[in-house]
Amino acid sequence: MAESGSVTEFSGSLPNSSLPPPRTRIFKIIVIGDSGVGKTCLTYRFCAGKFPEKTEATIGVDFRERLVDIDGENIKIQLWDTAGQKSMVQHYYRNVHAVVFVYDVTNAASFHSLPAWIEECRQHALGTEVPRILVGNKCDLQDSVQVGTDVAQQFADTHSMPLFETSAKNPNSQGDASSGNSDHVEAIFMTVAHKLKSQKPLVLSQPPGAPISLSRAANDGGGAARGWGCSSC
Ligand SMILES: Nc1nc2c(ncn2[C@@H]2O[C@H](COP(=O)(O)OP(=O)(O)OP(=O)(O)O)[C@@H](O)[C@H]2O)c(=O)[nH]1
Repeated sequence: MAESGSVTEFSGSLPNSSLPPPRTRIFKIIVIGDSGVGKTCLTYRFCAGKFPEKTEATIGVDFRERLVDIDGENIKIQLWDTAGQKSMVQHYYRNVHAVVFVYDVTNAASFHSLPAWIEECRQHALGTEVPRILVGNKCDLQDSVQVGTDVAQQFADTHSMPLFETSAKNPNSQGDASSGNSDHVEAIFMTVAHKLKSQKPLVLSQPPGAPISLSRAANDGGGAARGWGCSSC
């Protein structure tokens, strides 16, 4: 399906074999939140499909990416896994298409830090016009939860963000009684990608590689999102 604003650089007179390869759109998504909330594990889970065996504190920024196929279009999702320190260099905030705020459901302090992270983004000209989501991680640790779904949802509503609760360690783990199943990490990032695809004209580019088919995630992505979600995809 042709997206409005997509770049097509094909010449009508060229035979198929001479066509330049289609461009791949790139979505840059930064993942921010306090140190230890699980940013590295979440991005690793999405890009590598598993929980990392061991992690070390991120220094500066790590960068992971994955090529996905959404409605027949190759899209590269670049996840910028930032260190849990504020005042990141301006460079990280350039050309950002979406922001994922992460807190740890077992660590109230990481939840209380969220306004400072939002302010940090605002100071770098990333305001409410940039799609943002809120992710409560470590839902597998049900006995240690300090941040309930209701209070997190209230915060998310106040800031016009969809809330997802998940676990990078066990994305299939059950959420608490009020939230139902926790959301799959896969579905969360795919929901963001669908949102961006539906609204962003374009970002260039590089030759295509082998896309990873994500039909399952595309189908169930964002089922628990409130605010924007797959209904707008
Ligand atoms: N039980 C559980 N532990 C997790 C989960 N996600 C991350 N962890 C653990 O939390 C710790 C911190 O995870 P990281 O992914 O390194 O956290 P981070 O936010 O990237 O930390 P910085 O790089 O310091 O900013 C590690 O020991 C992980 O194994 C999760 O979903 N469940």
